[in-house]
Amino acid sequence: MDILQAVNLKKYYQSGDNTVKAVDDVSFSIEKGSFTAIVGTSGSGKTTLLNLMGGLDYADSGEIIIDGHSIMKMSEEELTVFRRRNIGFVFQNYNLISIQNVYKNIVLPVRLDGRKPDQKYIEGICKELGIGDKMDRYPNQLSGGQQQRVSIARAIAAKPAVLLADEPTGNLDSKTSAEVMGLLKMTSKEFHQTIIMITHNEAIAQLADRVIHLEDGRIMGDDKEIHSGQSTFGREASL
Ligand SMILES: Nc1ncnc2c1ncn2[C@@H]1O[C@H](COP(=O)(O)OP(=O)(O)OP(=O)(O)O)[C@@H](O)[C@H]1O
Repeated sequence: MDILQAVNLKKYYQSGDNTVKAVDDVSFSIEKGSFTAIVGTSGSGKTTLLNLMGGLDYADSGEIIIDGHSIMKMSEEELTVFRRRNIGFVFQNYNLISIQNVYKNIVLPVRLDGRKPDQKYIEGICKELGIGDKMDRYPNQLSGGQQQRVSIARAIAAKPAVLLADEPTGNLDSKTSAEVMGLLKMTSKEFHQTIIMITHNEAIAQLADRVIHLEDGRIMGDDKEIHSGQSTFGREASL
């Protein structure tokens, strides 16, 4: 089942006399529970595409359909609520709240939505992510890798339809990057969490189940299920 579809997406920017085709007629479908990397060099359109998929920006034309809902037709208010309920974000710099402990950081999006945190589920994901004993710590008492684990837990605690990760290993060394990639992969398998990650790092991208190559705002390649069954940890040397 497809959880997200991009249909003929276009986003152009005007820069003086030039038109920059940041996203240029892009279409793809993402299967529920899959782990996809979108890889491309700087300026290839990754961030623009992520912002469109996450409902952070509107396309010039085309559609994004998430769990059957066409988000480009929503008003800003509708989109804010939809985003909170359906989309989780993981960023390169973690974006944790420094004056709140790990537990409060993790449950914040659920609480902001006026929902009660699912304690059992949250305990389960924190245990799997190896931060079960860190709930009372503050972000500055954790390593970068641990902070990224907390931000993954926060993103999936709200059980979003789609988790969007923006260069999630960008601030981490290669060993910790491989661990975080392993955890993202585990999260997609164990919790059937759909993950779409953008990265400029080809070796990191190859650890996902599917790799979409972006160049000048267009899809230039799409490798599905290339590494099924292969251990992610064994590949860290090449990162
Ligand atoms: N607000 C904007 N105004 C004008 N041009 C923009 C704007 N945002 C992005 N662009 C241009 O659109 C193209 C795609 O940018 P985008 O940030 O999506 O690429 P990217 O692949 O994420 O790059 P990076 O890896 O460096 O973050 C680039 O040529 C960029 O200069």
